[in-house]
Amino acid sequence: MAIKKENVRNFSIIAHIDHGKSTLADRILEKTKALTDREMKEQFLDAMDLERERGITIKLNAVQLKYGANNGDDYLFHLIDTPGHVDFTYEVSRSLAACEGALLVVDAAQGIEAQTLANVYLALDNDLEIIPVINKIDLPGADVERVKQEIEDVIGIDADDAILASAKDGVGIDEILERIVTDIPAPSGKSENPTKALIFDSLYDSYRGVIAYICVKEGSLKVGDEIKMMQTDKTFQVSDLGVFTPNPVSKEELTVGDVGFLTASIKNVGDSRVGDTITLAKQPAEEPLPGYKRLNPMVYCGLFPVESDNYNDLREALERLELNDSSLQYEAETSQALGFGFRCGFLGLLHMEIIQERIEREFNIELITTAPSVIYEVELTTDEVINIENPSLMPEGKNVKEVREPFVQATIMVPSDFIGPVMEICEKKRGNYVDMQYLDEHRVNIVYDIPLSEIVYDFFDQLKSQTKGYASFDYELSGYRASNLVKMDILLNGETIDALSFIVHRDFAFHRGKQIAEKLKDLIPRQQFEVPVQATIGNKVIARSTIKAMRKNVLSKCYGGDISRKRKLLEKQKEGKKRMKMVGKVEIPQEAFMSVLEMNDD
Ligand SMILES: Nc1nc2c(ncn2[C@@H]2O[C@H](COP(=O)(O)OP(=O)(O)OP(=O)(O)O)[C@@H](O)[C@H]2O)c(=O)[nH]1
Repeated sequence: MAIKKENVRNFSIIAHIDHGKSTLADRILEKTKALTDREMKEQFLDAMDLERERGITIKLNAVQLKYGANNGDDYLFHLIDTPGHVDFTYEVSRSLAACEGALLVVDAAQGIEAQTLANVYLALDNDLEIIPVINKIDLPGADVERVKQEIEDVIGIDADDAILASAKDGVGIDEILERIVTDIPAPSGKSENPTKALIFDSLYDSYRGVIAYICVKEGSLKVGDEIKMMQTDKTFQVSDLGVFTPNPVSKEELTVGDVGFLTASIKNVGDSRVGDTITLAKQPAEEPLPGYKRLNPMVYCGLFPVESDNYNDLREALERLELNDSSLQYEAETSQALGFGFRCGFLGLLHMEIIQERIEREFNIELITTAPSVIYEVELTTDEVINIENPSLMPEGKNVKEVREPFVQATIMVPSDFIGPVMEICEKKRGNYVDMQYLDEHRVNIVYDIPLSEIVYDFFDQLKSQTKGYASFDYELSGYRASNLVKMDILLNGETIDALSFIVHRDFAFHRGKQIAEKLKDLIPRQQFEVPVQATIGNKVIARSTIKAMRKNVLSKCYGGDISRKRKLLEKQKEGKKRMKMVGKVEIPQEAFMSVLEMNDD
């Protein structure tokens, strides 16, 4: 039976990581009988292996559900999932743009966290109806009244009628389903208008090419239609349309309010960008849907194959991954130390780690990765402005008028006991205090302006450890500012190792130079000969250490006898070797390239 357009509800669940979004989504799927019991075993919405292992949601998904409401009518729900990490904010905002409403899930014991707030703002920007759900009321530490107050004070929405739920125990789920019906409006587009469909995610499938996840906002789409991507102007012919129930089911047509998928022999996700609007080539819409943004990488690093023979494999791996990820950027890079590789750009550190892991796992290529760096803006004495994403390419001081670096506005939410430690970390990381508000008598929201490069280095880890894990953190780019920055080079055995160069604030240079010289001394295994380590700025050596020559063979520790032990040790040694790179006469392990990330300023 066809369901009336006014009975369609498109919604998302927004929540801070771990507040129970996936569990709640499962309960909703269960109640609407979307899944068989076998399928229920796996949390359905988190599909990729990596996601499951890391317990986070990377890719969005959309599921169609049928719900028989208490008023006797049948409703069609589209539940659109959103990724839960700051690297993917833009994808979250586009998936929210596909909805008219959102369930705001807040953990009853934790209260509002930085990411909750960030996502609520995205939802409010998209004019969504927000239904607050206070989850985990079964926990002994649950404090519903406090959380309600927080929602009212901080977000400014009425929390009187917040739904009290326990996704774990299945409490409150019926009320949630009813409130979706009564509170969230139906999509407002018209099927007779020129077609506009929002792409809110797209992924690459080796058989079908790109699968675009779309929400039809105006008009309709049919199999065979000639479509046009409004941002790229490329045209394609629709080969398949459908919805997820949650298994994909093909349809001849998708119309206003429908959320589903489209394939059209699109070879590259770059041709179906998240946020773009699909229209019909014959009768194009005049204006695309608002909010399209091209994503630019924030963090760069070098990726080099451990075995130089794998260079072409690495290129192929990146080509394949790029098909699926239009925000991944790469270009060939040659390092004197590491040979041929690629300089790659990522949305953030998590994105970077995911790509590295996929290359190693799915393509079986062992990598040496260099420390991540942000993009610096360098104004030369000639007034030319250049972007530097590779520290080793920083021009010499005498040619530089000014170096500017990206700053972010960081929002940190934390129990008030930790205000001191949080401010101390922010100050140490060259942060400028912006604001502090009390969320209630026990919790505060602290805002700092901090250089992105300091966040890239171990900021979040420090924040977590100094606040016993209580701090939550979110940031957005706030612009470029001039800073007194210099390039530090590292010399091993008298040779500059370009892949170890990094950019540092002049005030910290001496201290970090000393730290890194010490650290490299410990990380780089002893060689047959003594290796001096030097940290330099320009021609000036600011720190040095020495890696002593090797004395003993590893096996000599085994005292003869136990052959299995000996084999194990040899295997371990081999294992350790894999992630080494011979640079000149010195073997450098992977960890050495990351050591700059562990610098601190104590
Ligand atoms: N006690 C209790 N635990 C819950 C409840 N809902 C979820 N949890 C648990 O909280 C943890 C996080 O739940 P998830 O559903 O994975 O959280 P999430 O928000 O989807 O997390 P991300 O996918 O990382 O964004 C899991 O261990 C759940 O079992 C609840 O109502 N009560």
